Amino acid sequence: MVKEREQLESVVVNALQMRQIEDRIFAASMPVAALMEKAAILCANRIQQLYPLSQISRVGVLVGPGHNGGDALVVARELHLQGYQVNVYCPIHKLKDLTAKHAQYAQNLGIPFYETLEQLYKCELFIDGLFGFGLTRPLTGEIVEDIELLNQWSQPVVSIDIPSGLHTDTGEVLGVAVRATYSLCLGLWKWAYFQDQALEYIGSAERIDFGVPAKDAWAVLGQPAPVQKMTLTLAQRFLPLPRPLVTHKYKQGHLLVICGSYRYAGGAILTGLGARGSGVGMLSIAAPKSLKPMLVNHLPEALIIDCPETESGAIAELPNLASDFNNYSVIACGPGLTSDAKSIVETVLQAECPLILDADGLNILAQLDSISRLRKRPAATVLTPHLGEFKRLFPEIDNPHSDRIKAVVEASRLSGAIILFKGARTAIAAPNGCVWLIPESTPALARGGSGDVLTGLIGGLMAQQVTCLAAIEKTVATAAWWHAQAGIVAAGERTELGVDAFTLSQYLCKVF
Ligand SMILES: NC(=O)C1=CN([C@@H]2O[C@H](COP(=O)(O)OP(=O)(O)OC[C@H]3O[C@@H](n4cnc5c(N)ncnc54)[C@H](O)[C@@H]3O)[C@@H](O)[C@H]2O)[C@H](O)CC1
Ligand SMILES: [K+]
Repeated sequence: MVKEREQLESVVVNALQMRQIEDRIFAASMPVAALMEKAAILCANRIQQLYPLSQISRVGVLVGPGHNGGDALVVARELHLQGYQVNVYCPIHKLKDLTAKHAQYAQNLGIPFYETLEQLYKCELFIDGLFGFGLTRPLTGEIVEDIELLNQWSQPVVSIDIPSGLHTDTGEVLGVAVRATYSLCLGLWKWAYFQDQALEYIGSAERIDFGVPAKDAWAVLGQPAPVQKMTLTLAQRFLPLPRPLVTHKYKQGHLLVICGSYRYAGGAILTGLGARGSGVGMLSIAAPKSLKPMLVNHLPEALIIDCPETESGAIAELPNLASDFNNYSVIACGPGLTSDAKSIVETVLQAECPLILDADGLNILAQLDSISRLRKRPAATVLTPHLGEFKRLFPEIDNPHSDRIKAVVEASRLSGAIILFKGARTAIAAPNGCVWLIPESTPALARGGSGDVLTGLIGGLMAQQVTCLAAIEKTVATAAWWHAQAGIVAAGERTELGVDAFTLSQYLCKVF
């Protein structure tokens, strides 16, 4: 049971799936009111921990017409009984039956209901129970003005299940949305919590585990769930640890990194440092000849393969040592190549080992009819685009930022590649339909070179686990989680301004 509860922490669902799971619970005779009571009491307890009566006495509760409003009324009742001064604002008068019952009881307890939100301006805390996962169409009319007013005020807001106005799946703002301080996600994590466009509304995200039976989740989603969030426990499980007692460097993977140019010399160092952080057994770096002394200086453990250069200082061709791809477990190619290394990317696409393409590797691929090239790859491919690169690679996918999870799934399905779609909430999809979401990150990583570190880290981790190809997406997600955590730890010690890419690489070893 403990294990199942832990598994449910990583499950991420859309609104339809949540409703189907809920329907199974109700069909098995759990009373709707009892489930609401369970969820909302846990919310009330958490709200009291966050905002104890010793600090806050007057609480405004915003109640919508559906069961999100019902949850809010249970919270209102509990806070009232604990001694808070509760004021309710319920802008829509036609309520679902259960919600209406709770409203009646709250009124009978003597909790005051007000006709306008302005009347609640003295409240020191607001509970947002206007809409939950039942919201599908844009908000209009008075409620828009109410939410705009609430957002202008400076008091903290706790949203129940999701900030009202956000689409549960895409995180899109449906007209207007509450800007929450905390969002308490009920039961299972919802997609919106991992969509970049929703983040500024969600505030701090917490899941209220009211005990969804695992069997109902698996019945709806299948097991393992197709969309999961990476956790520390999972990342630890997917790391190549412990190492066998008897091993040697080539058994711990051999990564070939193909990167750098005269213009972008540092990209090669940073990719190498990311690979170093992964613990990979052997690291070879193919780079333009003129970079060799510098690379040896920074990465003395790496084998530097110096390549002939074009006039512009890009790699002109791969010498035998780098073009015999059979020597390597994995290849990572792209950082700092410039667009002049087109033939290198064309060659590397034919390699019969797993390949990671990043940065210029992706830009060159985008000029080569990406999808058909990727479909012809003889081994697994991992692409690591940010939004701009994603749009160039997959022009057929409209507005990928409007639903990043759907977009990454579609890109992976089209190309047969594992796609890591970089963002504030990086999403990774594999052609088998598995999706991994990285739950936390830091804007400190929005800095030149941090992607190069990630490419090296992914490559180095993959090289150590190349025997379990079925699980590449797990390894990629572990690398992305690790990279984000290194950024978080570094920013914690040095502020968000103190995490240059070199520093980031030095924090990788502080995460686990
Ligand atoms: N996760 C769980 O298992 C539990 C969830 N609970 C809570 O229930 C809500 C979902 O409740 P539901 O009644 O289905 O939907 P909402 O409360 O989100 O609101 C729907 C309500 O609003 C009307 N509506 C929809 N769009 C609009 C609009 N644009 N303008 C005006 N009105 C609109 C619609 O007609 C409905 O009447 C979930 O989020 C949880 O908070 C349970 O309480 C516990 C278990
Ligand atoms: K809400």
